[in-house]
Amino acid sequence: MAKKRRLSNRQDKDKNDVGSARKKSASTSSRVSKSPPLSLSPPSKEAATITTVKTPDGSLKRAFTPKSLSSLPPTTEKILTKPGPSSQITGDEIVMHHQPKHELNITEKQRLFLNAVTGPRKNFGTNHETLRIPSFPPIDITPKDPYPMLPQKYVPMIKFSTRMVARNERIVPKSEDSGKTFNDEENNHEMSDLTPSYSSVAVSFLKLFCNQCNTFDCPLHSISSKDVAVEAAVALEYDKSEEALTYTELAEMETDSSYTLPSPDNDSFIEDDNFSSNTEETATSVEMKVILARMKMICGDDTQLLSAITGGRYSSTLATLDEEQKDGKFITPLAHTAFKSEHLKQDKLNRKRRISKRMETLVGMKAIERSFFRPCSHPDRCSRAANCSCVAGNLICTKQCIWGKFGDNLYPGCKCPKSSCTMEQCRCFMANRECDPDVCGCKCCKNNNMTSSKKKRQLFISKSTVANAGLGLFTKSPLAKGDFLGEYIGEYILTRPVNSLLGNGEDVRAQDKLVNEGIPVAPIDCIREDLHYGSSQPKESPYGFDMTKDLAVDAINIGNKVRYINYSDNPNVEAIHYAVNGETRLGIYAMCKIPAQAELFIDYGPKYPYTTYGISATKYSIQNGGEN
Ligand SMILES: C[S@@+](CC[C@H](N)C(=O)[O-])C[C@H]1O[C@@H](n2cnc3c(N)ncnc32)[C@H](O)[C@@H]1O
Repeated sequence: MAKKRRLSNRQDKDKNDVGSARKKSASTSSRVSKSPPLSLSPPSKEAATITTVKTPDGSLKRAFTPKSLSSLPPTTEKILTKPGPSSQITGDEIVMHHQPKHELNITEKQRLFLNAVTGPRKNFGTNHETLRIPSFPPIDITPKDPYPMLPQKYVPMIKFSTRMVARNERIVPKSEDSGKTFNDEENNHEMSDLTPSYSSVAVSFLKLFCNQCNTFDCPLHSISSKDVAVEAAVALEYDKSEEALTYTELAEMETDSSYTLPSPDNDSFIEDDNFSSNTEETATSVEMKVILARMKMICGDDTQLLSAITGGRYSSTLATLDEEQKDGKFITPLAHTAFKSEHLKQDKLNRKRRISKRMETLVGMKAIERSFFRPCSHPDRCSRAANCSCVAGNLICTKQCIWGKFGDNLYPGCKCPKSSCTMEQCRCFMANRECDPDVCGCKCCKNNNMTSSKKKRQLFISKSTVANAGLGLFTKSPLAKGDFLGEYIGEYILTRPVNSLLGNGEDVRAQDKLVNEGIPVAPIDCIREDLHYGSSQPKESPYGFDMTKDLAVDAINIGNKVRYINYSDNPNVEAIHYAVNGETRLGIYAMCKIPAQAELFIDYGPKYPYTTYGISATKYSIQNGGEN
C-alpha cells in the first residue's frame, strides 16, 4: 500500500512537472503568439535543458533549450536560424528568450519602427521576440547596371514608345552600319536588341515633364531642359547656400548708382572672385561654431583628425577659431553671437548690389526683344561662363530655373504696399511683368490679370459696325482706361529656326538631341513650325501677333472672343505684352473710357494695309514679322 502510494506520489509529481512545464510553455507562448503549439508533449530531458529566464515583468520563468535540432518536433515552416541560447519551439515559431542583459538591445525608436512595420504583437525590443521566417527562393540582387533592364513584361511598351519616334522618322539608329531602322517593319522582331534601358526611359520621362506648366507632354515648351544630374548637384548646393538671398530680401534691394552696369556681353557679368561659389563651407550658425570650437579643443592641433571629422569642410571657420583661441578668447555661445564676420556681410551686400544692377538692365527690356524662354539648367551658378541660357538670351531667371531662388540672375519681384502694384512705383508693373505671389512680397496685388481667376469683362460678338469686316467684338458694360479685357490666345508659332531657342549656340534641337542619343521621345511637336520654320516664304495670318523674337501667337484656328477685335487706325483697345512667370503673354487693355455696347478696335500695326474683307492666310503678315 505504502509502495503503491509512493508510486502514485511519484506519478503525481511527474504529472505536476509535465503540467507545470506545459502551463509555463502555454503562458509564454500565448504572450507572443496565438498559434497553438504543435507538439503535444514536451521534449524529453535528454533532448532539451530547462533554463530560467526573466520576463519583462521581472518574474522568473523556465523554458526549454533543445540540445539538437533533430530532436525537435516538426515545424510547419522552414527555420533558417539556429535557436538562441534560450529559445522555445512552439509550432511554426521560435520563441526567443533573451537574457536580461540583452533586454534593451535596440533603441526605443527602432522598436517603435519595427512594431509599426511588423505589427505590435511581435514585441520587438523586449526579451521576447517571435521569429517567423518564411522560406524564399534565393534572389540575385547583384547589380549589372546602376539601372537594371526593365523586366520582359514591359518590353512591348518600350517598343511602342520607340515606334512613336519612328513615326516621326527622325530617329537614327545608334549603329549606322547595322542597317536597321525603326521604320523597318521586318526588323520589328529585332526591336528588343534596341530596347532602351530603364535609365534612358526614366530620363526621357523626366525630360517630358514641363516645369513651366507642371504637366507632362506639354505642347508649348517641348522637352524640359532640366538635367537630372545637374538638379541633384544644385540641390546639394542649396544646402550649402546659407547666405542665399530670399525673395523678400531681394525685393528689398536698393540700387547703387556707383555700380557699373553689367551685361552678359561684357566681362563684368562673369563671376568675379567675390561672388564665385565656394565649395568650402563657412559655419554661420552659432551652434555650428560652438561645435567646431569644441572639436578643436578635443582634437588640438591634429588637423587630420579634424578634417576627417568635418569631411574637410569648415576649414576656414576652424582657422578663424584658431585665431580666436590664440587671442585668448574663450569660445562660448555668447562669444559666437558676435561672430557674424564683416566679410560675410560684405559678400551678401555685394551680391544684392550686383543683382540689383542687373535688374535695371534686364527688367526694362521689351517683351518683343526677348527670346523664347526656357528655364536654365546648369551645375554652376548663373553666368555666361556657366552656359546659363537665361544670361545668354538676355533673360532674367525665374523660379523654375534650376537655381531657383538661389540664382544670381533671378528676378527679385516687388514688395509694394497694399494694392499699389498698378502704379509706377511697382517694378513689376513698370516692367510689364505680372506679380507672382511666390516671388513678390506685395499685398492685395492687382497686377495679375492673366494668372488670376477674377471676373473678366463681359464681351459679346456681333456683326461689326464696319462694312464688310465680318464679325466684331463689343463690350456689354462701360470700360475704364487700363481695364483688362482678356488674353489673346491661339496656337504658338516659331518665327525663326528653333536652334535659337537653346540659347547656348547649339545647332541641334534639344528634342532631336535626345532622339540621336537613342532616348525615346514621344512626338510632342505641337508648335506650328510648319507655318514659318524652314519655309523660304513665311506664311502669314491675319490673326497673328508676335510674342517674342522667336514666337508668335495665331488665333486663326484656336482662340477666344478677343480674336474678333477688328482693325481701326483710331483704336480704343491695345495689346500689351506681359511677362508672366518667365513667359510672354499678350493681354488686351482699354486705352480710354469706352461706353457700353461699343465695338472694340485695335491697331494691327503699320504692316497691315487694309483693303476689303476676305481672309486669306497669306494676305497679312504677322505683326513686325519674324527674321524672314
Ligand atoms: C483678327 S480678324 C477679326 C475678326 C474678323 N472680323 C472675323 O469675323 O473673324 C481680322 C480680320 O478681320 C477683318 N477685318 C478686321 N478689321 C477690319 C476692318 N476695319 N475693315 C474690314 N475688315 C476688317 C479682316 O479680314 C481681317 O483679316
